[in-house]
Order: sequence, then structure tokens, then C-alpha cells
Amino acid sequence: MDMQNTIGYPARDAEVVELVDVVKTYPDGAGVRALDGVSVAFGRGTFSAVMGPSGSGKSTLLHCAAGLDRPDSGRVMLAGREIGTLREPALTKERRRRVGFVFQSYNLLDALSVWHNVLLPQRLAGVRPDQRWAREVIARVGLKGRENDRPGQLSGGQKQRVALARALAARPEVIFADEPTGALDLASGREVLGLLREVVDSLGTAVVMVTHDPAAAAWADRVVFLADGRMVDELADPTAEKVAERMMAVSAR
Ligand SMILES: Nc1ncnc2c1ncn2[C@@H]1O[C@H](COP(=O)(O)OP(=O)(O)OP(=O)(O)O)[C@@H](O)[C@H]1O
Repeated sequence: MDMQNTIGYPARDAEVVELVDVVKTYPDGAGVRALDGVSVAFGRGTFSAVMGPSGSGKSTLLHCAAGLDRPDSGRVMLAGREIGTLREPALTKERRRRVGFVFQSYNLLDALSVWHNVLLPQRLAGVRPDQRWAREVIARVGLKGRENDRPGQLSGGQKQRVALARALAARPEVIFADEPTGALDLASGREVLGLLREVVDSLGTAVVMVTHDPAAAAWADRVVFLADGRMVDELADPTAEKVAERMMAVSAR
């Protein structure tokens, strides 16, 4: 694949995350392979959903892809660089530079304002935050004017939008989202999914999202299905109906 366009930036369809034959077991996991030889790539500017029955390895895949966890074997490439074998602190540096996270439980600090939550990862990394960009991402997620609020004053959907602004503040190449709508009502969930879609389309950030919800997966460009630590199926241009059908087939295996 042509990895560069004519002006030297990585092409939009270049892979930003690539796993090759990744195996992961947990020390206390009774020898179960949480990932059993997974090869999958996620392109720049694409929105992917990861689905599969409970225990199929979705979170483990996300953790290995994001450099939060190390595979036993196989390779994990982030923006073309092997991170599976990278040692600290180089790994943390790569992750902070290139990766954003959104979790089901928001992971905001209640003692800090929206503004300080958004800037916190960069402050912890010792990077001077780009405050203009932080203001812009807060506006993009629809929270302009709420900068001084504490998370406790916000709804679940608003909290998740703060988490998204925080993920975007460092201009990551990829955002990993682990059930970002799992704790939200339907309308707030849709808003967050719409924002993730917009981030992909307007900023070219890749989004890799674990979800159990076929309607959420339908916002993605592609769905990959895991079962027993293996990638068993994938679906391009998903609809909620097609995703639900495939999930039934995967669960019946
Ligand atoms: N820290 C751990 N220690 C031991 N085993 C683990 C650990 N984390 C996950 N596992 C095991 O690895 C396998 C994959 O788990 P993982 O959490 O990745 O699946 P999942 O698809 O994300 O599940 P869920 O949908 O329930 O969140 C399961 O068998 C699980 O029990």
C-alpha cells in the first residue's frame, strides 16, 4: 500500500494501528489465551467497532493495541513503530503522543473543573498544553461556557463529552473507546457517537471502539468480531440489523 501521499503526510488510509499474530495470556488466567493470534489493522481516518461475546478478548485487544498491555508474542505497531517490545518510559511517551482514551466510566476527576480535566493528561506528561486547541475541542463537543463546571454538575452525556475533549486535546492519531456509550441513555449515547463520527471525518483521527450495541457499531465504517480470542468475522459499512445478525452467528459458534 502507498503509505505516503505527495506532500509527505501519511495517507488517510495508511494503518495507524496494526496487530500481527498477537497472543496474550494472563498470569492468573489458567492458560486461557485472551488473544489467540489476532492480526488486524486500523487505518487513519477510519472508525472501527470491535464486537464479540463477553470474554472474547475485546478489552485485551484494545489494551494491547494501545500499549497499555504487552502481548506475549506477535507485533503491535503504532504509527508504523513497533510498541509491543518498547520499554518504559519510551512506551508511555509514544502512547501520550499518539493515543487518546475514552472509557465507559468517564474517568474524570471530580475535584477539577472541565477545563483542568481536559488539560490534565498533558500537564501530567509535562507538555505545555495548547490552550487555544483545548478551547476549540471543548467547543466542538458542545461544552463552550461549561469550562468552570465540575463533573458533578454535568449529565452523563456531558461527562463523556468532556472525556472526548480530553482525549482530543493532545491531537492523538487514534482514540480507543471502551464502551463509551455503555452508561448513557439513548439520546446522549447518540450524541457521543455522532461526535466520534465527526472527529473521524473532520480531523482524520482513527477511532477504535469496543461496544456490545449493534446500533452503536453501525456508526463505524467497519466492525470486527472476536470470539475466543480470535478475529472470526468483519463487516464493512455496517447497519444495526446486519451487525445484530453477525453477532448472533458469532455467539452461536
Ligand atoms: N486481568 C486478567 N487476569 C486474568 N484473566 C483475564 C484478565 N483480563 C481478562 N482475562 C480473561 O481474558 C479473556 C478475555 O477477556 P477480555 O476482558 O479481553 O474480554 P471482553 O471481550 O472485553 O469481555 P467483556 O465483554 O466481558 O468486557 C477472558 O477469558 C477473561 O476472563
